[in-house]
Amino acid sequence: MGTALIYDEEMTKYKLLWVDPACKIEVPERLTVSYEALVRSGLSDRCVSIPPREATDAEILLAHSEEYLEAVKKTPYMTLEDLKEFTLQYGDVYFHPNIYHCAKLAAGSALQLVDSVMTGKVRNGIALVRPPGHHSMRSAANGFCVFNNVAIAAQYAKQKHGVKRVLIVDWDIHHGQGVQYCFEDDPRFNSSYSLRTCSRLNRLNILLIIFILVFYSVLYYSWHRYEHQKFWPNLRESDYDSVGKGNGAGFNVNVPWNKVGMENSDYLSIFCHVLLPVAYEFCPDLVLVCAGFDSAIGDPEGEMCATPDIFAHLTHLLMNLAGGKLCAVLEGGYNLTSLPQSVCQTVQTLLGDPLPQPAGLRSPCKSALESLQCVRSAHRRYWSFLKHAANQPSTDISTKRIKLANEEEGKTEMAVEERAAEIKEWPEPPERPSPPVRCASLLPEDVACPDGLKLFSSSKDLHPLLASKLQNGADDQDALITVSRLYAMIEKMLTNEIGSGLVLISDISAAMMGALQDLPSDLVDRVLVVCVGKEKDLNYLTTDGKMLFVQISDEDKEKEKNKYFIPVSLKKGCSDTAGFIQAVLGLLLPLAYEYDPTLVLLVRTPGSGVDDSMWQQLIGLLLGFAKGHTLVLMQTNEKVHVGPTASALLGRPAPPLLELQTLDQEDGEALERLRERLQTDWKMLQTTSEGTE
Ligand SMILES: COCC(O)(O)CCCCCNCCCN
Ligand SMILES: [Zn+2]
Repeated sequence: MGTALIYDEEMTKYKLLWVDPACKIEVPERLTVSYEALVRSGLSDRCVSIPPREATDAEILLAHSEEYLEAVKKTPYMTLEDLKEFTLQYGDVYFHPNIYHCAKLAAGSALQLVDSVMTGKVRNGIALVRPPGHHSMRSAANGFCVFNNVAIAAQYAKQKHGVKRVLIVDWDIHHGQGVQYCFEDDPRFNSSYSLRTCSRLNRLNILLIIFILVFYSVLYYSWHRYEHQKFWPNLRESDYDSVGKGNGAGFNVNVPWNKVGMENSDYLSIFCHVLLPVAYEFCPDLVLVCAGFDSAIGDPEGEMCATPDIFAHLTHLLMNLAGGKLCAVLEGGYNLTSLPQSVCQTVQTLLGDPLPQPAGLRSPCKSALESLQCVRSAHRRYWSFLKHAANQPSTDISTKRIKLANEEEGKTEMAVEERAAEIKEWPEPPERPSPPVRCASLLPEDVACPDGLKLFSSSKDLHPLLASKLQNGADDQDALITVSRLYAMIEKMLTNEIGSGLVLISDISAAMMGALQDLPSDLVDRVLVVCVGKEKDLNYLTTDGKMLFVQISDEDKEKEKNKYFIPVSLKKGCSDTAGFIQAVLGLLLPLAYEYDPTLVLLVRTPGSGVDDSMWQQLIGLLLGFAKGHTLVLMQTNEKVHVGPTASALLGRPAPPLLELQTLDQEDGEALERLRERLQTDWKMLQTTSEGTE
């Protein structure tokens, strides 16, 4: 299934007709440079082009009042003076004779995208639209926005396609207060709130009973430049303690950035420790992205330092939710270099291309950790994955908000031009070539090669690196042959002739022993080994950093831990999806980002008990590392799992995890202790600002 691209140059045909410093950055070129970059890079040809349409009145009224719509309808016939007059009643927005038409096209584009994804015409897609939407409110235009494209799309998805749970991820650098207001008391069904506290299993029973009533909800997640309420739109309700109202409590997640200059590490750390745990527990049927790229480096509004390739990772991390149903709708983005670069990175990921290695991650900054800690503690009571989050930081940042806001009254904001002068340089995003063979397999003769995989034919003779072993009379021959073929496959991965690999072997321990035993350093320099299930002898572990070994099983290895050997034990083992996903999101992902492996070796030992959808989620997430070079090792007697494994390795989205129980108390505490112990060595595991300089 493909990726939809919705764009029409009609939406470039309105602009600011008078002088207004606050609005001058919102220019038609934003759309043209983005679309032209997609054309130039060949990405637009790989997408399914879907035409926009005008949203109807009824659709606009899903999120706006009649009187507001009637007022906007009059703008095409206004004189310049009337348009100026009309604009004055709103904030930081401008009208134009053609903006009503464009606003209907922008909202209609989002609806076309939802239809294309929900009917299975495409897997995912992006709509490049103007005017943007996330600031517009029920009866007011605001922040360059006229109709709330994404809010309308969420309501539309629920009403027309019966979608129950919509996740809205807003990575624009401004708070989409319009979206928050629209859904903050959602779900509107009164006992949905209590449903969340009991375990999902009996939740299913209760749901069956009330299934006639529409249980639906929208979870709105937004990060935004805030600077303790000093930054536009300067709203008290943009802070982390706005968690939603009444039954909507927990369904509104605000992450304030109280400093500028946030980097890739800050963004990824928030995704791993806040958004993803909540998103996986929420288990959405559809993901809508308020894709604003003013959160990228170079943007005069955001003044952040995250590079365009980060949007490849942010997009990827959302693509295994909701069975891959993801609709991205353009919001902001004002630097005409980083905007198109970021759009291309996003589209290339939606198309399934390999991800770039996350460049130079380091510790999240103190301010980001403060925000992280505040958000997690504010939502601790609503989400079982955040239950073990620490308390508010001692330096409660809300007091800063009040003090600075008072100081701010006098000060005027620097003009956007002045700020733009401080923009940094950044490298072109790296090429992301697709390997000729997406996934290769080494299977025993009696196992059929799954469609889409290519049988790996390696030369029969021994890999030169192993020839030495042969001389000193190594043990059984065929183990050596197997390892030799593994090395050959690994070499083809590192030259990008092969993307990922699937290998079935009779004895997994022997193969691991052979393959990992003093893995030749000139073959690969950083291997992330993820072992699902128990593995008896691990004496090939190294402590020199060449290998990071993370094991998830039901074994409790109190002793052998060190920086590069991280055993995670779950009482009920890998069959406990809640514990498993918590270990993956809160531990494995941050570790993998910081370690930045050149190869991922995923080993499934017999009897691990991991279920196929969880296994596919894990593979999907791991493909985000090492440019997609993940090698899966499984035992031949588990060949029944070859199909789902191959599907995930080919980049097909994993089915949603439905039966997430609540996280086991003891496991949760053990994971938290492990994370606290490791965070001195691994900075991406930090979730509090305590102890940082
Ligand atoms: C959905 O619109 C995309 C956006 O969030 O980027 C809009 C930002 C409006 C920024 C308005 N700056 C006013 C500065 C001084 N008063
Ligand atoms: Zn913005």
